[in-house]
Amino acid sequence: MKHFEANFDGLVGPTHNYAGLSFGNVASQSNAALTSNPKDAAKQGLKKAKALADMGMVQGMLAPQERPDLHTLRRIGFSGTDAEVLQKAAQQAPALLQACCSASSMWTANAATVSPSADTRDGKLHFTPANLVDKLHRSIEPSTTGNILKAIFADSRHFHHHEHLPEHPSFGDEGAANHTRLCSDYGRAGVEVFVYGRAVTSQDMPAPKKYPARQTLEASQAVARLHQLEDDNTVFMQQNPDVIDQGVFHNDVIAVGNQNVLFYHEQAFLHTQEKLAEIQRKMDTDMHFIEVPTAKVGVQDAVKSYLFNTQIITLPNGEMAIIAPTDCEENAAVHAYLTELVTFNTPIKKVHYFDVKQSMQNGGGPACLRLRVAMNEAELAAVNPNVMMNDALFSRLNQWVDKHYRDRLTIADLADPQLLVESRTALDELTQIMKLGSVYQFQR
Ligand SMILES: NCCC[C@H](NC(=O)CCC(=O)O)C(=O)O
Repeated sequence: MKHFEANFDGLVGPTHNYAGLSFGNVASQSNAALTSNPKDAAKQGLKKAKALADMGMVQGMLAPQERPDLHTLRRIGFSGTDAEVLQKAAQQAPALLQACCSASSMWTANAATVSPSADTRDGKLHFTPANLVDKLHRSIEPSTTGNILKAIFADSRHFHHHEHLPEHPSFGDEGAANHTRLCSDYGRAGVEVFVYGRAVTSQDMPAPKKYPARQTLEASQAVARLHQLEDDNTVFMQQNPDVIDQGVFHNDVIAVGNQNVLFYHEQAFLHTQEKLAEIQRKMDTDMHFIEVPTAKVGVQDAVKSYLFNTQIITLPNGEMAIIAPTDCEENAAVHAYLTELVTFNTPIKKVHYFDVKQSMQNGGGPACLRLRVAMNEAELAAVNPNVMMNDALFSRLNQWVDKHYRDRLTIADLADPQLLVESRTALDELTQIMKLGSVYQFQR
């Protein structure tokens, strides 16, 4: 049977904006209050997803969330008509309104952790939506994320859906952004690497001092238990707290893996050599550990350009390619490194650059925008086909964006009741295009 790694990219929602909501995420904070362009943002994402489909990759799309999130605003005491709720929240608690308007579900690397069936004891593909408790605006995503994943991966003979972890800082879970699956071949049992920022139950372990460590060891261990992984196919590594303090808020800002390649910055982890040896011991093939030295690319350049928030994909011809943001091309040190990388004796042979600046300005690169799901043919056949990228879906979604999205959005616009109407109209139509059923609160 054939095996693939599919990418499911997050469709950028109609309220995409720059509210500076993510303390510890340098781009989010430094671009706060910029005017956004939701239409461009959605189209940049669609273009990247379509380009991967055109390269022969299996590519799907995940629907955005309902924003403004009136359900949450009402839950915290704002009442009246929808327009009144928005107006009161804007006047009395603008920060809460902003948290309820973020299009942050576009970064589907944070949607869930996914373990392919080759790794799990029951032979099913497991999903656990991330609780994202570290940030208020993200903590309101997991229930709807679960609904969307269940609408796409519905067949219980193949897919096993778990509830997100308890909503407490002890179980801070950021999903696949802190999880990398390595393997010799997508269909063979691999090694699932969980990277955490701090451990709650071992107080003596190092932790960042300035910025939050969003992922805990306890959350990573819980997901590994839920997904029925074995000790000999899991590795838990700690992220270097010093780089979290330099703006590396997720592991996928400093490391990325694919099959037998782990591409990471010299300063990414703690106990690096010991942990890489453990990975190699548990793998059934030789690993390519590609370490980028600080002397070539400093942490600041990595954070600015998102060199490690690139996607490493295996093309149908077996070669690997890197999908990088154009910001990597614009950074001299990073561009020089990537140009050199393809000449090294590693499986990575090409680099493709994509403009995803609308997302980058909020701290989300190409890899943040996608959730990886390794599947076999039978599992792929069970996926809702209406979310899979092809010429028809690409043009349908572009038309949909043109019809419903604004090309300019400021923070002040978030209280506009018309934006809520536009957003709901768009999402209602999208659930019909993607045949998702009623996944949103406003549809229930
Ligand atoms: N994986 C990339 C996630 C980026 C995301 N940014 C944000 O939510 C910024 C939102 C804003 O500031 O408007 C985050 O930090 O979780």
